[in-house]
Amino acid sequence: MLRVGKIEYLNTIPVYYGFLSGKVDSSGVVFVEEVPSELNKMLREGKLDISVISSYEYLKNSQNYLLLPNLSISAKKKVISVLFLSTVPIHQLHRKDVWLTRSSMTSRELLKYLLREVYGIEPNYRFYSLKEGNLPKNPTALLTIGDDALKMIKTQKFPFVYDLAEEWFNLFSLPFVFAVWAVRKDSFKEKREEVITFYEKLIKSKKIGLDSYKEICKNFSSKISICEDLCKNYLKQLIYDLNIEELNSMEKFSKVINVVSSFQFIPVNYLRLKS
Ligand SMILES: C=C(O[C@@H]1C=C(C(=O)O)C=C[C@H]1O)C(=O)O
Repeated sequence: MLRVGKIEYLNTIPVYYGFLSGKVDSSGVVFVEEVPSELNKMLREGKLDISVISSYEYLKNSQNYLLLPNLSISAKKKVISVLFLSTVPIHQLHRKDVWLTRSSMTSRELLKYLLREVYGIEPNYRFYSLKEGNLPKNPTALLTIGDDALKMIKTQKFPFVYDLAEEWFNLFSLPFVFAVWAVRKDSFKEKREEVITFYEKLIKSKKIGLDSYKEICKNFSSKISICEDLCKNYLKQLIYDLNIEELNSMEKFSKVINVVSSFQFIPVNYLRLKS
């Protein structure tokens, strides 16, 4: 039995759509749906074998993980769903409260880097969780990700909207990698055949998902109260691959935030994938 993490946001549905639509067999797999920070913790603690995790979690603890090839959640220029929202221009936020979502790890670190190094400000960071309901009523500024961000765009409460993938692109002309898929090294050792079989099915599932945006948006956009057009435009600009540009970008990110890490993939010779 393999325990596999799935982010509870729309952004992960294309990759899992083969399984979700019943076109790819999911027997022997238990899917666990959570916010990214919770999945990071569960994979780190061995409560999951495989998961989509924050790229920051991978960089921080890469000695424990192998990357699943050609899978990520990345975006070039705009990502739409990782937003820094503010009621005042950024330079006025020095020593002011900035609320960070507990659901994220990567975007939190990216925002801190941008505010410190690019905008030269040090706010007071506070943490909120929408599930725990501890975000103040009228925050001056906040970081939001995933479906929460897609819902918040519509409230128009924040005149200053910064898309973090765009901020990154403006600096380095690279896509930004928010999440990757990883397997624990000990799970790979113990359950190699199961892991390889699941990986191959996951790639099939993603192929089906990438061809099904219309259907996905028809079925899922109303669940988060966005229109089908926004859903389609959103999914279309996400990158689900992990190619050289994305890897270069991850390396750049690890350098600028001072995390030393090695990129290790499931060994390719174990894969039986037909292209
Ligand atoms: C693009 C996104 O990327 C996400 C951001 C993450 C993070 O900040 O740690 C982790 C996983 C992704 O869901 C998003 O959630 O909108």
